[in-house]
Amino acid sequence: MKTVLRVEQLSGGYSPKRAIIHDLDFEIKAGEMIGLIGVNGAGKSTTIKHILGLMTPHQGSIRINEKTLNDDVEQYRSGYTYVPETPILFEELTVEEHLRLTAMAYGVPEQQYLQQSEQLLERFHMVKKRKALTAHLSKGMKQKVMIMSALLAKPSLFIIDEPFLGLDPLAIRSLLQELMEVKQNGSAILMSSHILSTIEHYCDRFIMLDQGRIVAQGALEDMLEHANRQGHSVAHLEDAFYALLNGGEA
Ligand SMILES: Nc1ncnc2c1ncn2[C@@H]1O[C@H](COP(=O)(O)OP(=O)(O)OP(=O)(O)O)[C@@H](O)[C@H]1O
Repeated sequence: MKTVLRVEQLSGGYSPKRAIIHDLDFEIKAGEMIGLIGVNGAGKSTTIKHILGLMTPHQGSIRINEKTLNDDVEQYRSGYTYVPETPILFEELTVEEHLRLTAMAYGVPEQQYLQQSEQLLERFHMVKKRKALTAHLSKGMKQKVMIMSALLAKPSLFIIDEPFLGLDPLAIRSLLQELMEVKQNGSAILMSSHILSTIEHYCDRFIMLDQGRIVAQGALEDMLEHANRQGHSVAHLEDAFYALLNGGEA
């Protein structure tokens, strides 16, 4: 499978003198969903900001579809969509207008837009809100608009920050179903989340950060094995997570 995101020897931070993330090496292939995990302050958002091109690496490189930001800004940026933890929307637009705007920005053909937006509104139980201004939506509904927009854009790479917070159980299920389809259609997904019991069942691989370094990466079995090699006996991602944090008790 084609490599969609390639991060090599990446170090970076908010000031040139002090790196927050150190020597990160990983890649995500088409059709893969990767969970980025770590405690508060581990460096997940900082890693994501580098991938988005909002921060400049101190060292190393990031490639989306084999291009760095410097190689081709347009191509790099159109290769991903980002769903932030806190929704950012144009409050004076309706839900439908938002979806249309996204479709236009990503060059989605009209027919495809009409069909897909209808499907997404239904799947996320937002049909009745299609004409509502986004300013008048609940927090979870705003999050759904961000998610629907990303799904409509169909980029090669989805970068999703803590998507489950604020979503009701129906919306979480719809999102996971959509993400499974996204994978089947050959896109890659990088998702940061603290809800380990949920992502354990859905992600193909995990990258665990601690103090800005990758302390473990691999499929669930690899993460469990890694923790068990350190003398623990764990069966779930959450237990492996605790065990792998500075070799702490599982
Ligand atoms: N704008 C900033 N300027 C300086 N330091 C920052 C800034 N944002 C984050 N940091 C620092 O970078 C480190 C990593 O933070 P980051 O936000 O990447 O963690 P995170 O893993 O996303 O945490 P969380 O789970 O709480 O979202 C922390 O020590 C944090 O204090």
